[in-house]
Amino acid sequence: MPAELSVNLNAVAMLRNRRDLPWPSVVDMGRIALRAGAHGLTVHPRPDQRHIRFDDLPALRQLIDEEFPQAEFNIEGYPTEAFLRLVAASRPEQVTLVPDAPAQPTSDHGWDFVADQDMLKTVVAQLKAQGARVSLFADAEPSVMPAAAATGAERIELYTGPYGATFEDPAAAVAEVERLGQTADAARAAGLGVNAGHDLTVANLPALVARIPDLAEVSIGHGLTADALEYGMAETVRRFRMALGQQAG
Ligand SMILES: CC(=O)[C@@H](O)[C@H](O)COP(=O)(O)O
Ligand SMILES: NCC(=O)COP(=O)(O)O
Repeated sequence: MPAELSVNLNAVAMLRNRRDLPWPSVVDMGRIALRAGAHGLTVHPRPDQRHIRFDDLPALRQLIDEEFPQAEFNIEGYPTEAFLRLVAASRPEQVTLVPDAPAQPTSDHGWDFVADQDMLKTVVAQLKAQGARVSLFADAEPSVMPAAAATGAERIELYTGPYGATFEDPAAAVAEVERLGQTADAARAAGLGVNAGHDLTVANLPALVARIPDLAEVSIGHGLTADALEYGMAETVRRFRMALGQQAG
């Protein structure tokens, strides 16, 4: 089965947060994404709320419950007490735990599954008891997959940032994909399902899914939002010209 697509709304929220106005609306963009066939929505609330705000979560939960009951809500983040309270209130189908420091500009590494083993075991058990599937953000390192599985999580999410950074270097891209593939092989052998995310694009997805054919899910925000702007710009300019009374061309 092809990998499912979860649309990350952080970039939409960041654009909205430039002004004290409600657009672009994360709920409206989420609805468009789900109507277009996305499998789910991802948010990564950070403590300073610079992207998704905590009060976005109830409205996204309501969107899924009322209009797309088959869709999945995936909440990503570092398991502080505040994050865990947010998750408990939002009833996500999946929680992706990410070892981000509060002020980190974006996610840039996976868990240390040995050093953080005890904490992860406790949090994973707590989240599973609430009915969420748990995925753990992971570097492309096959040797640590048994330790990842020992936490009790069902999946890992491969951190694909280094792969995304090879967009001008095809040879490096091949090497990164192979390393991700070997990590996915080790995860599968340890009983884990495999998600992937960070800097994935239309250009770099095909090689990834060719190497990891059983990839369960990709969560994509930055590249997908950039494409939405690029491919939506022409129609939007036409609408604004119409509003000005110009002849639509
Ligand atoms: C875990 C991961 O790779 C994503 O959540 C990424 O951090 C996107 O979040 P931002 O768009 O807030 O950087
Ligand atoms: N988990 C990765 C994610 O949700 C989106 O990351 P990006 O596409 O914004 O880099």
